[in-house]
Amino acid sequence: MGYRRVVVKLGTSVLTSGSKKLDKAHMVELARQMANLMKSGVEVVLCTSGAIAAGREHLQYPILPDTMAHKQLLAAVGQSQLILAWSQLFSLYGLHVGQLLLTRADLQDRERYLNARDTLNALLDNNIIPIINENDAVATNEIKVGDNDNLSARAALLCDADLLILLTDQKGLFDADPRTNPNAQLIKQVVNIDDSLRLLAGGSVSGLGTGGMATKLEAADIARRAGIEVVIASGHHPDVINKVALRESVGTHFSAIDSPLESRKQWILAGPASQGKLVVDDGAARAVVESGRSLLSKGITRIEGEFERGATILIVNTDTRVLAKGISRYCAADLRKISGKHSNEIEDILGYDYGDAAVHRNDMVVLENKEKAHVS
Ligand SMILES: Nc1ncnc2c1ncn2[C@@H]1O[C@H](COP(=O)(O)OP(=O)(O)O)[C@@H](O)[C@H]1O
Ligand SMILES: N[C@@H](CCC(=O)OP(=O)(O)O)C(=O)O
Repeated sequence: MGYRRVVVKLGTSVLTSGSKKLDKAHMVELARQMANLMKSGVEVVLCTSGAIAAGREHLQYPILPDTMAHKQLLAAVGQSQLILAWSQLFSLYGLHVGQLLLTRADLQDRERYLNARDTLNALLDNNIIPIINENDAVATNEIKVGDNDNLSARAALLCDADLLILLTDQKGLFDADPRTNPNAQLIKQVVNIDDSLRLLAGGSVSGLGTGGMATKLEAADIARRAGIEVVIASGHHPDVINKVALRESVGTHFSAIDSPLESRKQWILAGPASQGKLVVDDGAARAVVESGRSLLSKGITRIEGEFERGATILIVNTDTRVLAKGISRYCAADLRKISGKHSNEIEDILGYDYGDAAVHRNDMVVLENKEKAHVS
C-alpha cells in the first residue's frame, strides 16, 4: 500500500551539498521531487534545516562572537532567506508553502500541541506544503528540541504521518561513521533500536549538521514507536524522495512497531521534556518493562529533581538506564516521603492519596525494549 502522508527532513548537509552556502540548484531538484509526490496524491510536510547556514551566507560570513545571541541573529536572518527560497522554488511547481516555527514549548503543552496539529492539517487539506523548522531565533537551550531530526519525528507524530524520510550526506546508517572508517557497511534494514545499534551512531563531524546519526536514531525510535516507518538516505541519491515513497530499497529502512502508541502516549513520548528521574529497584523495573504494570511507590529508591504533580519524568533503573517516560501522580517532595513504602501507607504519610500508582501505566511509555536488536 502507498504512503498517505510523508515528512521529509532535509539536513544542512543536504541543503548546502557540503559547501558554505545553500545549493539552490539541488534545492530545486528536491522541491521537484516533493511536488511530484504531492501530485501523486501523497501529502508532504517539509522539515528544513539550514537557517543558520543561510544567515551566514546572506551576511557574507561575518566573524561573530560564539554566543547564543549571535547564533540567533544568524537564524533570524537566515530563516527568512530560507523560507523565501523554498517559497520561490515550490512556486515553480504551482505550490504554496506555509511556515511553522516551533520550539519544545509548543509541543510540551497538550493544547498548543493540538493547535499546531490543526494548523498542519489545515495546510495539508488545502494542498499547501507545511515547512517546519525550530524557532531558533527565540529558543534558548532550555526550551529547544535542539536538532531537526528530533523535531521532524515530533512533526511526523503531530501530523500523523506514515513515513519519515531523513535525508543527509551519507547513504544511510552505517555500522561505523563512513567519514572515519572506509570499511563501514550500510545497514539496510532495522527492526529494533537498542543500545548496540546506538553505539554505532556517532555525532556530526562536518561542522554543518547537528547531532549526526545519533539524533537520527533518536528520531527513528520516536517515530517507529508511533507506527511510522523511517528511512535515512542520501539527499543526493537520484530521485530519492520518490523512490523511498515507492518502497524501493534506498538507504536504511526502519520498520514501524506493530502496535503503535495511542495518541496521548505519543504526546508523552514526543512532547514534554522530563523534569526529573525516579530510580527504581529491579522488581519495579521488571514490573514496568516486562509486565507493563504501573510504577508503585514501593519500588522507587530515589527521586532526582524537583517537580510538581503532573510533571513528565523518566523512570530509570539502578544503572541509570532509562526504562520509561511517564507522568508523575505526586510531586517530587511527596514522592520522597512515600518512596519504598506500600501503597496503603500513602494516605497516612501524606494525608491524601492520588491512588496506588506513582506513575500509572496509562500515563507511561515503556522505552526499554524486550526484544533483541535485529539488523540486516
Ligand atoms: N554510523 C554512522 N553512519 C553514517 N553516518 C554517521 C554515522 N555516525 C556518524 N555519522 C555522521 O553523521 C553525519 C550526518 O549527520 P549531520 O552532520 O548531523 O547531518 P545533517 O545536516 O544531514 O543532519 C555524517 O556526515 C557522518 O559523519
Ligand atoms: N534549526 C537549525 C538546524 C538544526 C539541525 O538539526 O541541523 P541539521 O543537523 O543539519 O539537520 C537551522 O535551521 O540552522
